Amino acid sequence: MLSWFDLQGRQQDMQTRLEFVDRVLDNIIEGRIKENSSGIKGDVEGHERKDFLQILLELKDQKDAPTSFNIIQIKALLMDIVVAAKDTTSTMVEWVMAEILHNPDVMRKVEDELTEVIGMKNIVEEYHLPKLTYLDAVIKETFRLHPPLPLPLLVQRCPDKSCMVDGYNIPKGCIVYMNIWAIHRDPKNWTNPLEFKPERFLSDNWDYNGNNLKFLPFGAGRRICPGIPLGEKMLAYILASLFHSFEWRLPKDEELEVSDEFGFVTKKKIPLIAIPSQRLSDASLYMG
Ligand code: HEM
Repeated sequence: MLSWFDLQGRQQDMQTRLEFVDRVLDNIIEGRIKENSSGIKGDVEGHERKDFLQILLELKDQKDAPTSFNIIQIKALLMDIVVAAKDTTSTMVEWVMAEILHNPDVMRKVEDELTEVIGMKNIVEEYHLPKLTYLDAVIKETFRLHPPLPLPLLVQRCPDKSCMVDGYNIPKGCIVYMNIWAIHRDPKNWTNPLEFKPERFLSDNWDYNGNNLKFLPFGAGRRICPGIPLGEKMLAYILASLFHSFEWRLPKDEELEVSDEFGFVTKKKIPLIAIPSQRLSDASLYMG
């Protein structure tokens, strides 16, 4: 009953933030509509623009499109992407860096692979990424121990008929939460589950498609994360670039700890502080 009075100011706070986000999105959308109607179709370099917003706006105006959108729905979709993509990816970059800094052997192997595949006279390009198999295993092992969406918040299901799973009756219509964090640390699924051991992902063709129910960082089934290809590429590209172009160390006398803090996205309890230094001798590789 007291919630109506909003004693802690949560609703007011949420309303203010929502209005702020709404204004940001309005500005972006209105700006793009103006550019489109004044004939500016490309980016600053004159390339045709085909980003997510442009495609949604074109669909909105298409008369015979199979689905129709209005501006409110476009704003909701943009918001969805920002919420689903931003914190998950940036949190993972921090976790992978933390685990690499925490495991000097792993750091050496990651650097050796980068030197071999990319060379010390080049920076990372997208075509190098499929060859970085050890870095890929490091990212997967980090996903196993620190899935950014580990708990029920997103990965929940509601069966449309009653069924039995592993001796449990799951009634129709109930909400089933998947505890991915626990699945990823279950000794029945993994040998020495608390050990950070990327090598376990070097065999058996592990992927993120949710077919192997021991490893579900992006969920599974038809509501699986649609951002897997983008998330996977962004992570590999950002991390490869960070570790190829820079050497990283912890501040003097700092002990690294890797405990997590529960939230919408599971972040490091103590944010990582790491100090970079130039790794490639050719300084021109660091210019724009
Ligand atoms: C490290 C990166 C990411 C992780 C760990 C992650 C994880 C997840 C998980 C666990 C779900 C729930 C899946 C399920 O219920 O089975 C989800 C849903 C979703 N993700 Fe991601 N995600 C990431 C990046 C992205 C990116 C880059 C985008 C978009 C560009 C994105 C867009 C979405 C959307 C729209 C949904 C809701 C799908 C639906 O309900 O049908 N995610 N994500």
